[in-house]
Amino acid sequence: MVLRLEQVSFSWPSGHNALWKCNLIVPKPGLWMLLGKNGSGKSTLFRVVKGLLKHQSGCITCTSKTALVFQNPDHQLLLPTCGSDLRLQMPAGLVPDTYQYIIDRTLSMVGLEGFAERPLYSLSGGQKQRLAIAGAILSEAGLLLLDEPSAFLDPETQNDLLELVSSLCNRNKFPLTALWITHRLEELDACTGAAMMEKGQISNWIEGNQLRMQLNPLPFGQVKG
Ligand SMILES: Nc1ncnc2c1ncn2[C@@H]1O[C@H](COP(=O)(O)OP(=O)(O)OP(=O)(O)O)[C@@H](O)[C@H]1O
Repeated sequence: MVLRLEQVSFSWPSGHNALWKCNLIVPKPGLWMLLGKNGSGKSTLFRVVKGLLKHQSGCITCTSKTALVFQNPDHQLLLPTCGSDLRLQMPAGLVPDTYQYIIDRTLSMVGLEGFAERPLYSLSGGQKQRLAIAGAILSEAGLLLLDEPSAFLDPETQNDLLELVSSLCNRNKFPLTALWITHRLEELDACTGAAMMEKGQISNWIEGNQLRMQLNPLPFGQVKG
């Protein structure tokens, strides 16, 4: 088990319940997708899991370090170059001689080989998202909370990002766990499991293509081509 929420509730000072007796179990590494209407509580859930907001009741158990990846990478990349930004994410206690090797290795893991000296302003949106994911990996997070990471990307770059995260979550050695919020039904085909969020609560996991069919059934008489 990677993450468990039991009866977790969070309300804003206005009294609005963004999470209400919310239950969730992420049983194992993989790419898990969450869908839900605007305002259903998805981003609040991530902030509560990450510990940025304190829930008022219920219990959260998480066996991994967590990292948030925002919709807009400009909200989390801070330093002038890829290498210096990653240096910020490094856990304490590493031998300084190994910094460059670790940075280069992590950049190549996300398809940014040789980018250590590249200025952030020169990166495309997709490359920035890869760098944000590299930062999460480098910080030794095992659970990535991705809040609509592909929202600003073109279809091809969106697909590349999905493939990257899927491969990190399905690799044999140290597979990651990703919780990925999306509004794009076509992304569901890549996931390990999918669930709907509604009014601060989350449904059980089902297969991605099953949820896709539920949300976008084919018109009567039409077959999938
Ligand atoms: N800082 C805040 N102060 C008060 N209420 C908030 C705040 N942030 C979010 N909310 C409210 O909490 C509820 C859940 O919002 P949240 O952003 O978690 O939804 P969401 O499912 O992520 O929506 P979206 O798909 O639009 O990102 C909404 O009613 C929202 O108005």
